[in-house]
Amino acid sequence: MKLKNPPVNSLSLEMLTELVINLEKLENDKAVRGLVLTSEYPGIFSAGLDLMEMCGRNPAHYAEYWKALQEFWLKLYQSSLVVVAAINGASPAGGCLMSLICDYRILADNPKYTIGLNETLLGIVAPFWFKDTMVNTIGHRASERALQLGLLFPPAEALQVGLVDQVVPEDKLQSTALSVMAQWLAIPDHARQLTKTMMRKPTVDHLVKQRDADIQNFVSFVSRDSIQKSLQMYLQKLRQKKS
Ligand SMILES: CC/C=C\CCC/C=C/C(=O)SCCNC(=O)CCNC(=O)[C@H](O)C(C)(C)COP(=O)(O)OP(=O)(O)OC[C@H]1O[C@@H](n2cnc3c(N)ncnc32)[C@H](O)[C@@H]1OP(=O)(O)O
Repeated sequence: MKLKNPPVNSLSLEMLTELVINLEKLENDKAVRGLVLTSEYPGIFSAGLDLMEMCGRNPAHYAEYWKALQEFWLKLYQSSLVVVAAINGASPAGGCLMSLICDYRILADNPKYTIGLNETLLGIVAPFWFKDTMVNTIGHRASERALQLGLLFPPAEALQVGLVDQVVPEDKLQSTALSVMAQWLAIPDHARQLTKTMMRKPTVDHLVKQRDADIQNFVSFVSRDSIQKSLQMYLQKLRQKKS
């Protein structure tokens, strides 16, 4: 599956909805057992959540957007398919989250392709289920440091901390993803799927139990004037970077 939402594959409401629909279609197709997630645009895997969905909108929109994000996370994290992320570009914040909920992550070796949960750099906070997903991958201490500092790791560091499973030359990314897929598909589906469910259930339950409260928390947080100002300033900085 190629992510395709120009210019930076930000996770807009429309994009999240489409991703969930496509995942459902693939899961219902008995001929499909695995999925390689990559970007149509080498250089950018995903810029994360679409900042335009979080700026200057009304509370009902924020609630709808957050619910769609939760839906996407729940769908991909619990997918019965083998999901391999072939990360062919920068992968900040929500882009990193999307990679973390796959079963295996391969990052192309390019110093510009940084990955991490950098929310604090925007003056916002990664929600508990982003944090849980990261802790499950790299452990508590490394997550605490990475989350507080909003670290974006270049490939060698991402590999060292365990944020990705492999770093390969850019021209080997797709072939490596296919051989990793073959290795995972050699395991009987039912045994692998039950094991995945067992490993992920506590994290899933944590969010499921608090879905409504989490939406309310997001809506009130993002509606604050101070948060709106921080997000606007961050967007402005992104725009000024060009000039
Ligand atoms: C209680 C809980 C509360 C809140 C929790 C919220 C959790 C949030 C999670 C997130 O994911 S927030 C998003 C974080 N994302 C980022 O910090 C990435 C920002 N973008 C970049 O760093 C770069 O754009 C890039 C992805 C590295 C690509 O760089 P490049 O130089 O190729 O492109 P450029 O920066 O010129 O961007 C092109 C164009 O796209 C706009 N843009 C970029 N990122 C986003 C985004 N996330 N959402 C919306 N729009 C984005 C950028 O402004 C440019 O627009 P322009 O052409 O109109 O200037």
